[in-house]
Amino acid sequence: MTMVLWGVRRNLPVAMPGVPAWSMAPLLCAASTVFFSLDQRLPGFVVMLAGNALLMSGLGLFYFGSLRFWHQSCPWRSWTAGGAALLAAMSYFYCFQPDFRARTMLFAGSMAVCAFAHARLLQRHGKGFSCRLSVIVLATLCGVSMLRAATTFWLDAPDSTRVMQMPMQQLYAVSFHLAALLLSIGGLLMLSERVRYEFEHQASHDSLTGAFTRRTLFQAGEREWTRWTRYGRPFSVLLLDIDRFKSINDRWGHPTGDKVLQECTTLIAALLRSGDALGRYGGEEFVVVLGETDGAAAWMAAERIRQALEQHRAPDLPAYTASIGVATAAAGDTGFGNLLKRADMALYQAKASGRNRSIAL
Ligand SMILES: Nc1nc2c(ncn2[C@@H]2O[C@H](COP(=O)(O)OP(=O)(O)OP(=O)(O)O)[C@@H](O)[C@H]2O)c(=O)[nH]1
Repeated sequence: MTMVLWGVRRNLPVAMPGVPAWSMAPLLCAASTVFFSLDQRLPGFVVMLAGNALLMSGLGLFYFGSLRFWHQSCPWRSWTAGGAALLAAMSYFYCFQPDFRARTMLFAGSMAVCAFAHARLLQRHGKGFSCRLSVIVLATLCGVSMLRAATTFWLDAPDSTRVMQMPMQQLYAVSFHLAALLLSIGGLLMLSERVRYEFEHQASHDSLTGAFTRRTLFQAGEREWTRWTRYGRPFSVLLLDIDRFKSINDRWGHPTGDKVLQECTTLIAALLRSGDALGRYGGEEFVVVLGETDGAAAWMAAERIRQALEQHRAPDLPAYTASIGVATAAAGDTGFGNLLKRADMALYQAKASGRNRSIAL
C-alpha cells in the first residue's frame, strides 16, 4: 500500500497535503508486524518496545495525514510527547514493575483514543463513501481496542512477559492489520474524490475570479430557459461590463486590473440570492442569471449592483463603475442565447449613452 500511495502521489496533477504521511503509515504498521513475528528470536523488551512504537507511529501517521488532508492544524508535538510518555510507561511496567495487564490497558486504551479522534475528524470534515468506510474501520478498531483493554484483567496473567495466543488477542492483532489496509484504501479513495472535485471545480469556475465559466453559466441559463418555456417561470439576465477597464490596466497595471476583477466578483456575489448564477463571460464582462425574476426586479437588482460598485472604495485599488444590460425572457425569445443577445444590445446602449448605468430591453 505504501508503494501504491507513493506512486499515486507522484502522478498527482497537484500536490495533496497528507498523502506522504498516509503512504508511510502502512509501512510502519507492516514493520511492527515483523517485530511481533520475531517474538521468540529477539529479546522480549525489544519486541515490546519496537513493535508497539512502530504500530503507534503508523496509526498516528494515518491520523496526521488526515489532519493535513483536511487542512487542520497538526498537533504533532503534543502527540509525539504523548506517544513517548506511553512508551516510557510501558517500559516501566516491563522492566521495573512487570505488569502485562497494565501495559495492555495503556496501549489498547491509547489506540482507542487515537482511532476515536481520527474517526471524529473524518466524520466532521469528510463526505462520501471513502470517509464513511474509514470512519467504520476506525470505529471498529476503537471498539476492539477498548474491549481488549477491558478484558485484560480476566484474560491475561499479570506476570506474563509475552503475548498469549488467544481469540481476543488474535482479534485485536488482526483488527490492526485490517485497519492499516482499509485506511490505506480509504485514503486512496479520498484522494481520487478530491482530484475529481478539483477537476470539476476547475472546469466550472474561472481561475482568476472564482465566478462560473461560460460553460457552467450557459448550463444555468438553459436550465432557467427550460423552466420558463415549460412552466412560465420568469427569469432575467444581466450582462455587466466594467467601464474603461483598459485605462485601469494601462494606468495601474495588469495585476491591479486582475484585483479589480476579483473584487468586482466578490461584490456582485454578495448581492445575489443563493439560486442566482454569476459567471465571467469574457475579459471584464460578467453575466448574472436571475431565476424567478421578472423585468422590474431584474432592473432593481442591476441598479443595486451598479450602485454598490460605484460607491465601493478599496485601499490600493482605483474607483470604477460598470454598465449593465438587462433582459427578461419574453414571448418572442428563441432561446437563452437570444436573451443574452438582447442583454448585449442593452449593454451597448448603456455604454453609448454615457456608461455607469443600467438599461433594460
Ligand atoms: N487585468 C486584466 N485585464 C483583462 C483581462 N481580460 C481582459 N482584460 C483587458 O480588458 C480590457 C478591455 O478593454 P475594452 O474592451 O477596450 O473595454 P473598456 O476599456 O472597458 O471600455 P468600455 O467597455 O467601452 O468602457 C482590455 O485592455 C483587455 O486587455 C484580465 O483577465 N485581466
